[in-house]
Amino acid sequence: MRRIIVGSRRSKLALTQTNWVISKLKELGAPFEFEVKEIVTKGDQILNVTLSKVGGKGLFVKEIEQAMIEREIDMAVHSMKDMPAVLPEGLIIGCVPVREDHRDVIISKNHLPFSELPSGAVVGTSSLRRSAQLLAKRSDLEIKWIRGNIDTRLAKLQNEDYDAIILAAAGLARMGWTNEVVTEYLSPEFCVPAVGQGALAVECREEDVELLEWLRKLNDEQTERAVTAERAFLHQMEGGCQVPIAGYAYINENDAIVLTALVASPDGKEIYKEIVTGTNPKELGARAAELLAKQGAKALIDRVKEELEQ
Ligand SMILES: NCc1[nH]cc(CCC(=O)O)c1CC(=O)O
Repeated sequence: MRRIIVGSRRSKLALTQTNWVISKLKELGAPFEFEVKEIVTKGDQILNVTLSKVGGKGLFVKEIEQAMIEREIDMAVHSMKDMPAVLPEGLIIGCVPVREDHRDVIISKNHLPFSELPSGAVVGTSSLRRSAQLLAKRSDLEIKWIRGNIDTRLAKLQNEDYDAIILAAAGLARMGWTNEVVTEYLSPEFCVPAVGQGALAVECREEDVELLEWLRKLNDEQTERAVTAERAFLHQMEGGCQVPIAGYAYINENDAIVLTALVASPDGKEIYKEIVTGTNPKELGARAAELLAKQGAKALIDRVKEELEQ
């Protein structure tokens, strides 16, 4: 029986996701033995700086991808939202399993919902996307950067001077912690989620047809279409991660894709948002990017990039 080496980050969430995919493949009858190999990525090592400053989300996947190219591992399970828009040559997303909860959640110390947080309340997030959208609604809040795995962040809420933190519902749900900790779910209308949030990407080598055949059985077509539209938007917008960008798509009752796309200034004072509907995911993502660019999002991105280069 072929042994598939599965590369995984060491966090509890990464290992939970990896083991979930492995157990699903086993349930489907995949004729493999699986071995998990833990890999410590740059993103896990550098914890004292904002992600956008140290090279962005690619940090969580690059070393794992390198190990796959070098055949030290055969596949890896990533959070889709940590995946850069473009993959290295020779690697592909073998499947996109069914999406978990796509929403962000507020977890607050006294279980106060977002609208009842007192003026000046300290909200922990290290996501420009979240801080921009929350400041757009409540410019009286104070955003304080917070890094670390989900468990670290929950501990920081208790032990440091945060009044609330924002996390993805999906991570908590996968760990089975949602019910205990969530104060409030934020709808995608209120806070547009990150591109790919709640979805997984199972990556492998393009030529590994034997593994790919089994991965496809775990694919969820609706999630794949939605995420493809979101990622096409992200790619077309070419924002890097210095500019808050958000995108969330779902499949409606007519089997069409409904994509909400957003670009904002980091202080939340400028918000560009479009909701577009269509059937071709890539075309739809590109259309959303084009509409936002026309509204002024492109100029905003160029301005932020310029400011950073100075
Ligand atoms: N930013 C890190 C990250 N990457 C993926 C998840 C879990 C949620 C998901 O799969 O989208 C998280 C934690 C969070 O944002 O709260």
